[in-house]
Amino acid sequence: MEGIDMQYIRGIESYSCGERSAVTLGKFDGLHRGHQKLVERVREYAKTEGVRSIVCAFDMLPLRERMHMPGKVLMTKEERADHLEGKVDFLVDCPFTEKFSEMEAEDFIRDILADTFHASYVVVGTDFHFGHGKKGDVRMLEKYQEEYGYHLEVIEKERYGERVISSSYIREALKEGDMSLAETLLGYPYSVTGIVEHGKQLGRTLGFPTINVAPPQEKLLPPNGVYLGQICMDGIWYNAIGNVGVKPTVTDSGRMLVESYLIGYSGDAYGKETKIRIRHFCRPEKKFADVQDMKNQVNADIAHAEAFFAEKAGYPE
Ligand SMILES: Cc1cc2nc3c(=O)[nH]c(=O)nc-3n(C[C@H](O)[C@H](O)[C@H](O)COP(=O)(O)O)c2cc1C
Ligand SMILES: Nc1ncnc2c1ncn2[C@@H]1O[C@H](COP(=O)(O)OP(=O)(O)OP(=O)(O)O)[C@@H](O)[C@H]1O
Repeated sequence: MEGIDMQYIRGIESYSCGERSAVTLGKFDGLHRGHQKLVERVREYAKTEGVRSIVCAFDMLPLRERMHMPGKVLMTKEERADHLEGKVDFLVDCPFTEKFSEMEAEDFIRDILADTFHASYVVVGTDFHFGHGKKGDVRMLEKYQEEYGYHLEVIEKERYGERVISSSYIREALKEGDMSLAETLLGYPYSVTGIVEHGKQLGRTLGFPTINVAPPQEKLLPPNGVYLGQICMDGIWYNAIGNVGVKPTVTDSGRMLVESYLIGYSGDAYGKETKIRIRHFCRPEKKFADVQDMKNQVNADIAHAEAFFAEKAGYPE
């Protein structure tokens, strides 16, 4: 972990640091390669100008709940905090409440950027919008620079080929099961974090012990299916093959689990927190006619994974 001890703050009203800052703002779902450019700039300002670095992340969940549009996220709040730990001074998590959504853009600049964050530097992408009715934009931010004593830096949108990188683009890639594209756009492998729980322990009797992890309810997952990836257990990364889905052959509970077979692992994982990188789609999840059919297929899946990883020694660091 890098040097800075990041403070996580829930709600802008709880922010009370009186020092000058460099701040970047947005939803930051996924902290993709475009977002990372902005974070890098506030880090640089912090280093060269001696100000505090702030990522202010709008949490859209309250809005989605109000509109009865639940939706899923690329990144939980904990994952976002994890990614930024050691990198910035403050992660301010800002729930998009009704009151907040009604705030006029000019008031946001005065009350939040100037009076709360004491911003000396504001870093946003070209299409950043804010304030009631999304009336605030980079032109407005530019206009108020002198009055409120900050310098605005507008970052060109990072692209992949012809297309601008965005959280929506990554959601599309995930929905297609295109893990390699999602990884390219994010700049890191798509992952799920959770606690290892007890399964039916059938895997062990079938000859392939597995670990079961329930993904966070709000986390967006790729289509149900079998994926190659890696799992971090006790600080060590293991190559793995796993099923994202509901195991229709053995249960009709409909409960989503990420169930994985770790190559070369034989410890007791129950109750441990683990991180699972989902990196390559192999096949869709299937309801087999019986458990023996499924066992044959899973054994073939595992053989495929072992051959794949043996060929790509060290894949993918
Ligand atoms: C690589 C792999 C692929 C799997 N594919 C499927 C599948 O296509 N359909 C299915 O119903 N279950 C699938 N499973 C889940 C099995 O049903 C499960 O491993 C077995 O029932 C043991 O479950 P337990 O951990 O609850 O004992 C797969 C598991 C693994 C590790
Ligand atoms: N590709 C990019 N390159 C540089 N900056 C970006 C890029 N995408 C977003 N930003 C900037 O990062 C901040 C946060 O963006 P935000 O997460 O709100 O949008 P997004 O990634 O485009 O997601 P969505 O698809 O949900 O709109 C904003 O200032 C935005 O302009």
